Amino acid sequence: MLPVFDEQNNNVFETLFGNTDHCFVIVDEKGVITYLNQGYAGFLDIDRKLAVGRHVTEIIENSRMHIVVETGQEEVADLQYIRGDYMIANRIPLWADGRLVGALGMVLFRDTDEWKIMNSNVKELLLELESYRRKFNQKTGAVYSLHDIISHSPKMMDVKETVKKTATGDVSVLLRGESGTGKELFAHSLHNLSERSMNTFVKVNCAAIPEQLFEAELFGYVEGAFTGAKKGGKEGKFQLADGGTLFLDEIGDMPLHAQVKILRALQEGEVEALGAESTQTVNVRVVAATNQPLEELIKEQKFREDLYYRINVISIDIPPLRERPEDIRLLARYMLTKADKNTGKRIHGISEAVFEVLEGYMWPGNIRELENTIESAVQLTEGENIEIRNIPSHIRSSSLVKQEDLKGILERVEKETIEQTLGRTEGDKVEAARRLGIGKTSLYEKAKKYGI
Ligand SMILES: Nc1ncnc2c1ncn2[C@@H]1O[C@H](COP(=O)(O)OP(=O)(O)OP(=O)(O)O)[C@@H](O)[C@H]1O
Repeated sequence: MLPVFDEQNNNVFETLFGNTDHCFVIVDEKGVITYLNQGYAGFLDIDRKLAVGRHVTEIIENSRMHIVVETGQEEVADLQYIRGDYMIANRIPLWADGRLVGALGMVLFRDTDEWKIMNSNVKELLLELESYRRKFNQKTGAVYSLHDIISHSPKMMDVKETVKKTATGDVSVLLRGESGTGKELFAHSLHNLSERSMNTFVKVNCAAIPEQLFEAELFGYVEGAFTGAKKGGKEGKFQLADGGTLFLDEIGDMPLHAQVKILRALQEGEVEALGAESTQTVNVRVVAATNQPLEELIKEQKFREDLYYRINVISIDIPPLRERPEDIRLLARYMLTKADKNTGKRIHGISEAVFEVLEGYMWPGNIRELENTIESAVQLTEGENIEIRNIPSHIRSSSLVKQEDLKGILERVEKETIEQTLGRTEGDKVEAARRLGIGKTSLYEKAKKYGI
């Protein structure tokens, strides 16, 4: 007998598994039981002395332990029907000196009630955790993390990896990508993965602030700084983001005079509120985003080169949706579930024809446009699935549907036209061919092909 199953080892197994309600069994390389703990014997309602030395299939209903000793493949959390219910078991092959000598089986949950309880406990905990996470994130301002960025494209996986690598540390990051590609989601993720995640994430949409208000928005002002200034003054975005992250969205739209001030604030770590007599020290990390080519703006003298180098320490390019068509189905399904939740409707699926049209479209508005398309389709759909008629006509007409579909469309139109013409000529094929401008033989061939 191999040493693993000798008397001495069985004593060790007994010390390990003897005094527990959990179920353990060990079989040798032929699937014969060498050890079964009392917990398992109690569950099976048998005398364990009688089990040892018997083939596992004679003792444990639907066991696969004898298969594991043949395949050497571990089976984790496998469902096994036993005693009128499903239990969940792990089966682990045992190796000695490179040889498969047996297997260890353990029951994780003895019946569905046990794992349902466990499952609902876990679910409840996860929901609670999620609600805390949301509340916390809403407080800090960064709601999204990398797992909210839905994608299985290799290009996006690379982007996610870069974000993970650059999140820690204080270097400035410039997110580049077309509108709607998810730059803001990545900015949130960078913050949430950084050491600054306990502090605030403050977004500044540079395109939305009127030029004359820029400084007041970014650096704040003191009471009486200008006519119309609020009583008590106002904190600027820089001060609000102290210790956290300042997200400068659409940075290409920032006016030049504000660029000078921002650069100073970043270089010196100091800001001066409008009307203030002294400066304040701030510690912010800047994440900027743009959908404009900043290099061109520099040439046109609309963007300062020194600021460009200051914010562009690490540059991350987010690919447009048309460069990752493999994401379209995944995102469309995700957006459908989201839209169902928001609207309270229960649209189950998206027809294959719709998927093909979506995949053939260029998506200039990227994921935002896809999201809007699915949302409006959900509103319009009356059946269970989103159909082609629920998709806006400009998307249908500019989608480059696949070649076979085009062929199919042409054939359908050809068949319908021949049928209609034959209807008008009361079945006279010669006359129909003449009206259609094709030869008689060609018409006969087509009629045969379409079964007319
Ligand atoms: N990979 C993704 N998974 C899920 N939702 C996404 C993804 N990418 C973008 N979205 C969604 O698409 C919309 C646009 O994303 P976001 O605002 O981050 O884009 P953006 O690049 O910052 O756009 P803009 O340049 O116009 O500000 C949002 O509703 C966002 O939740």
